Amino acid sequence: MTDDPIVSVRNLKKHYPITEGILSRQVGAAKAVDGISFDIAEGETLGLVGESGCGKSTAASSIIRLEDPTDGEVIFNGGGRQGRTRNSDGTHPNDITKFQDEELKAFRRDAQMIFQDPSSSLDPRMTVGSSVAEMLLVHGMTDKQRRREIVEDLLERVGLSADYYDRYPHEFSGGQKQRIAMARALVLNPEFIVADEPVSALDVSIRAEILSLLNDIQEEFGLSMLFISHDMSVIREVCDRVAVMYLGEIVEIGDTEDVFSDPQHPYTEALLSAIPTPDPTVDRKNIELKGTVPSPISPPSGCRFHTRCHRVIQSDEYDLEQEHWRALLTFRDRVRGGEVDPDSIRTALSGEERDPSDVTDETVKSELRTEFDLPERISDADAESTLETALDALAEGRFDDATETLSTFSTPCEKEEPGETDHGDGHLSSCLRNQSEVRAEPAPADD
Ligand SMILES: Nc1ncnc2c1ncn2[C@@H]1O[C@H](COP(=O)(O)OP(=O)(O)OP(=O)(O)O)[C@@H](O)[C@H]1O
Repeated sequence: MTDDPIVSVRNLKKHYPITEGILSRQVGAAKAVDGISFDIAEGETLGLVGESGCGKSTAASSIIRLEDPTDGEVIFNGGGRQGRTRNSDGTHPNDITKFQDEELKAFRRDAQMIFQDPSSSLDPRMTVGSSVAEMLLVHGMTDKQRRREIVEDLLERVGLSADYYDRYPHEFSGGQKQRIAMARALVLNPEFIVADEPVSALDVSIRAEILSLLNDIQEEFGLSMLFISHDMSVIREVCDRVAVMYLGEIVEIGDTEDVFSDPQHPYTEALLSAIPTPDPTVDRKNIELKGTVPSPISPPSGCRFHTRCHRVIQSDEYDLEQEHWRALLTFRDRVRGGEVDPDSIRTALSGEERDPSDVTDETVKSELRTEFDLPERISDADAESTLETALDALAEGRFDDATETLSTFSTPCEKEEPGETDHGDGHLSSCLRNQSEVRAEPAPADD
């Protein structure tokens, strides 16, 4: 027995090639998972949370080898593999990304997955008992009666009845099907389970029951679990630790209580602010995450979250309200992307009776300020003057001039990739703001 984590993920990447033309020439890659690392200790549940499209499911299927990762290691120390050390060439004998044949088959017994849609793991033409028992048969249990006994027992342990053995999936509700899928995942007595959004397809009224069953089962079977969800409140119910994922990367990881009570990354803060609080006296500001996760084909430079971050760092030259700084950068990016069209504003404002050219430049500029949450006057005189120059250029149709003028607004967050800051007890975050705070406040002397 050693203290090795049951799973160690190191710099895991999964890039999907983007191809073009009849020869399928590769023109780029979707970096769905782009260098994630974490450990899961024995008996622990680690949550992986983030918005749709941030790479959670790709991470799950790469970790369990449903897909072959592009790079990185997944070291699995379960199934009697504890205590093994690296080979002389630096590879690890427990790296599942290199497993073949027998080793892979053994891993497929030791690690199981529970999916969002329970129907996906149940064959509609097979009785649910046979579906679960099939796993035992595939892994060599030829005694039919023994298989039936094991499955009947398991159906009861997941809160169903042994009598359900001979029924078909269509006879069950979504929650019951998820219980059957859990029995199927547990029947080979695995050590590690990956649960990918196991309750998000279920009716809200039964989610709590299934989560509590997962908790009970985890304890009873001594399981380690990777639990994937986009919902912070679900993560809090189930997970000991949580890793927050954004655009293929982990931006914060730590004990669930630490991350919830003292989030260090603005993205985590935004996700937490969306949880409804039952206590009306708690005044928590809802941080609106505008826009969707950018494409993993061309992620933003520097910190990938900077295009949506409410705390994006201001350039030293300016001193203005943070929300106006955010608005200025969003405006800059939209103008740069050719997404701002003063002519359509003129047409919309002129209505059917008036000629669009009658709409004055001042009206167009004011409308643009409203659309982009920019105030009538920005408190910083230099920033205001730059913005006004850019608005003038836009209203006159000089797009290149506007783009160039606005490019004087820049943030360190788009230039520098944030490194990791250690907040103690395994609580880590990757945000430049935290790094500069650490730099600015030297640790107290040890005396
Ligand atoms: N086979 C593929 N080819 C190209 N891109 C892909 C492929 N599979 C996933 N992606 C892209 O990788 C990114 C991550 O997808 P993934 O499904 O892992 O995210 P997710 O966080 O699990 O989201 P969801 O909760 O919606 O499933 C997305 O931008 C997705 O479009």
